Amino acid sequence: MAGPYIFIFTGTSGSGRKTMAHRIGKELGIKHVSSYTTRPPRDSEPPDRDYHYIDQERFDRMNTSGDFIETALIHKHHYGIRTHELTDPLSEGKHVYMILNSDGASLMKKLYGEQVVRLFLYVEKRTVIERLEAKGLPAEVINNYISIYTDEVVYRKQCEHVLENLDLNRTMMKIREAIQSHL
Ligand SMILES: Nc1nc2c(ncn2[C@@H]2O[C@H](COP(=O)(O)OP(=O)(O)O)[C@@H](O)[C@H]2O)c(=O)[nH]1
Ligand SMILES: Nc1ncnc2c1ncn2[C@@H]1O[C@H](COP(=O)(O)OP(=O)(O)O)[C@@H](O)[C@H]1O
Repeated sequence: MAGPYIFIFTGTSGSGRKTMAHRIGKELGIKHVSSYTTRPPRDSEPPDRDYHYIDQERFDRMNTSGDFIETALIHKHHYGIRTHELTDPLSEGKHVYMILNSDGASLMKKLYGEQVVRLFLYVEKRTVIERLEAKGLPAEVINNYISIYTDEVVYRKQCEHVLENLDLNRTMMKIREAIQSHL
């Protein structure tokens, strides 16, 4: 076994990565390494579930201190993974999961090689729009997701597992199988 593993949920925005990642993480007892972000929480987002929400000043301070293993600027907001929040559980032999865009997933693959398992989730554009409208997300956010769909979808070719997220239970089953094939 090459573990402990870093399971990275990546794919097209709005495909259900956060939803599925947290469900499977809870079920299998895998720890979430959350990103820090300057993006304000949306109405539907409880504090500290998906992200640590921080202001720009704090992000800059952490960045200058070299706290982050990886950072990204997406739709004018900053995101970063704090190094020790990843390395601490790994050094204790614990598997972790993260939810990253393709740049973040690629960088982690370069750094951690076989320890990184990328699960690429996708749905058709039409489904993204339907789900996010039903969730009540602002049109601006939905448009942002759609505007990067074509760039994001090509990354599937580099990922270890590619999963279309249609029926929730079926996707859970496929993710479970994919993860367990490494353990
Ligand atoms: N590279 C990188 N990507 C991140 C990080 N945190 C989150 N992301 C990804 O960056 C994008 C953030 O866009 P956002 O609109 O906030 O998406 P959402 O939070 O998934 O609804 C998503 O694709 C996230 O999965 C990070 O620390 N690094
Ligand atoms: N299999 C599914 N069937 C129906 N709705 C889903 C499914 N998976 C996720 N969703 C819904 O789609 C929306 C986007 O999911 P989310 O996890 O926020 O996506 P992402 O993290 O990829 O941007 C949420 O409202 C979520 O409840």
